[in-house]
Amino acid sequence: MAQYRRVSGSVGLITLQNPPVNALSASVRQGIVDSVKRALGDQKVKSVVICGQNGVFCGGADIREFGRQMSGPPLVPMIHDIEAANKPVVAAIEGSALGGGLELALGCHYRISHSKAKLGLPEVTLGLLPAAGGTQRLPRLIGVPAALNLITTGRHVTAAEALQLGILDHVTEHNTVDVAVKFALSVTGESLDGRRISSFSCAPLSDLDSLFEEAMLKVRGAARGAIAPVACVQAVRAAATLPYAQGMEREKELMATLFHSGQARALQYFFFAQRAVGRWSTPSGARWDTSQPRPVRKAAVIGLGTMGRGITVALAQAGLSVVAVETHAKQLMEAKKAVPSMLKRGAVRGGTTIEPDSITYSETVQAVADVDLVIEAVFEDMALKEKVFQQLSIVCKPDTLLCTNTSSLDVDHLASQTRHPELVVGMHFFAPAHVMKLLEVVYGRRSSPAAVATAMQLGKKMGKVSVAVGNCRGFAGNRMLKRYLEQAFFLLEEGATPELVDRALEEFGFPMGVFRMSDLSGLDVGWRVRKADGLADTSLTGTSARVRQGCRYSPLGDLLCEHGRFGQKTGRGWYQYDKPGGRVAKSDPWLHNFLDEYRARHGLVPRCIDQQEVLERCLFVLINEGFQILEEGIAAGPEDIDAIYVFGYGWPRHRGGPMFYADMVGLERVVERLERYHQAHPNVPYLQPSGLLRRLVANGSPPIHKWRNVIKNRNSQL
Ligand SMILES: CC/C=C\CC(=O)SCCNC(=O)CCNC(=O)[C@H](O)C(C)(C)COP(=O)(O)OP(=O)(O)OC[C@H]1O[C@@H](n2cnc3c(N)ncnc32)[C@H](O)[C@@H]1OP(=O)(O)O
Repeated sequence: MAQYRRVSGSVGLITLQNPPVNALSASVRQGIVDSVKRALGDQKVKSVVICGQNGVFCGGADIREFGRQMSGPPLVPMIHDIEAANKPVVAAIEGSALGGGLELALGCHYRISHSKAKLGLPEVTLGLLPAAGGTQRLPRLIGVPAALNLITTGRHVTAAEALQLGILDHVTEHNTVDVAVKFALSVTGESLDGRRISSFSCAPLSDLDSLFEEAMLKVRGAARGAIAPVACVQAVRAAATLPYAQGMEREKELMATLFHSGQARALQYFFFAQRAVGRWSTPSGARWDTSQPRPVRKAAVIGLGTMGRGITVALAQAGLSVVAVETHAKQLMEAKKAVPSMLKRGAVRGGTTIEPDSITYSETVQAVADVDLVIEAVFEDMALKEKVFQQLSIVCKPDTLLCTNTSSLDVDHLASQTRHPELVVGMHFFAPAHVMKLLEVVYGRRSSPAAVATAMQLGKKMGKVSVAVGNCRGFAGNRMLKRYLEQAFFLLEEGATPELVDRALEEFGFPMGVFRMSDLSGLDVGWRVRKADGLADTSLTGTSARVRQGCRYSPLGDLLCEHGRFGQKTGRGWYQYDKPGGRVAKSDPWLHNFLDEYRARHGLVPRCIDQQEVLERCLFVLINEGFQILEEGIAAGPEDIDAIYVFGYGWPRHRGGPMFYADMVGLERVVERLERYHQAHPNVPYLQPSGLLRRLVANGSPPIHKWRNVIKNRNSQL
């Protein structure tokens, strides 16, 4: 709703009231319409101020209303009536003015903002466009190039930038509503002719066609297959080329194509999923709202390889004091050069400053004696990690949290090496650790709720999306990835090429297909793990070469590594590169011959494989593992898995994440296809649909937000 009162004698003050972000729900819109009518009809009122309750102007349309039958007054005429008013209307912006909130402000005649406010049109991130006149008013106000940038990226700008762009008329450090009321009094009676943005023309540009062509290329490259950014460009083009009324028609038409699209559903689901992962819980009953995180002011990182350096930078950027430990002198020296320049680059990118003294370096573990939390990031070797945890347990304060950055090793086993296993958790960062958003917080059998809460909170402070997961081989993300990679290898054995598999996945929306990604991250990484697990044995011949522990196995990755083909770093992998470290993947005839010979050696007759099979085999098997993870309680809900895949593995956000995708495709279909593939490949047991997946289908395939009930019922029967 909206509250209306008269202040300072002649100012009608309208306050949006819908905590926490004053979203424009039906009742808020009705409240605004009624209040504006009242203010305009009251002869004592000479000007109007619109503000939001509790220091937030407005977070935009109420996203929860989108999936339902819309009711209440629509936004477009509401904003039109405000702009057409014959009394000055001033927006007093505090906190956020986003989406419909900014569009409402653009309908006002003046915009005054607090210096700490953020403004933006993030609709594109929800699969929509700013269809309450935003695509038509913003370019008229700030010019086409700047508006294109804001609308197609959805980025939030500071009040200072908004002032510079011309979105705001004034920025204040004081009480924004008071300043706006005084301002409203000062403009009483002034002509509003030059204040109605819809009457402006866009500033002329010399080469509109190339500007829009470039913008289109950029948005298509940034999010493969996403339709909303394309529609945003088209809508802004309408602002640049058509009169306002026709532009508004075009905006409406384009919005109609997006509003009920699967992509909009996926992105809106993902908006809430991101927030749901913060409300973590564990099977032992620990929860986000009953667990108290401990304060962490000083942290340490052990091991300054690529991951350790990134984690050090991320901790320092979060404002912590960091002790960075590396026992190899050469590596320590390199890190001492690399970390400050990474920090400098980050500061330039983020427009921030960093305290250069916040990091101290040491060659000995003894230096961590007084820290609150340690993150171990040494080489992925259990014996080495055991030793580090034993040492830390002796050196650190008894209440120091000990975290491991292992990507797959047993957190419980590491905890058992310490005097306080309840203070041990996994903090699994993704490379580069100071850039990638995802953090898997891995709780062990004995991790205390406070330890989990502390790691989750620290992740948030570092700007990460932290997802709590249970302890198992590969945790959630890498465990699912393993299945996906194996299917990709099997497809090569059966007749596919890396190019075909990658094309299918990239057209689906991944920034890189599985083979290009594997070349980038290095084939030797997985090889080392497989060797440690006793899998990578290329001396085996005949049928046993392609079987491990009774299941189908492909040694293709191992064989490539034996040829010294580690990917980009060696200039050869699944593709060839112009030099070691080269970035541009080119098809490699050597690889194709190698695959032909391999198939011939193993009596494999290549067949024609289409993109649909690639997607079904690679993605459905990954999804199936996701269901298994949910069934085992390793992840608490589908949102956790979806956040992990979008933020850590390049799953296209406009497809919502693997579990949402399964819901969209239809669970019955996923079961049917998995069963079919399992029949064709009976020696691949994880092609069998998981018990949870089957149970969901048996329960009538409820929508994704109801899956937790089915999971809960199952767990309560255990
Ligand atoms: C005709 C079409 C016209 C217009 C279209 C639109 O306006 S679409 C909406 C555009 N607006 C946005 O995308 C803004 C979304 N919100 C945010 O970015 C952040 O919430 C915000 C406003 C910056 C505040 O961030 P903060 O970190 O303080 O809070 P949090 O994100 O955790 O949100 C608090 C709870 O509010 C819920 N929520 C936020 N925005 C909306 C919204 N627009 N509609 C509905 N609900 C919203 C959010 O889910 C949180 O709820 P919770 O239950 O606590 O998880």
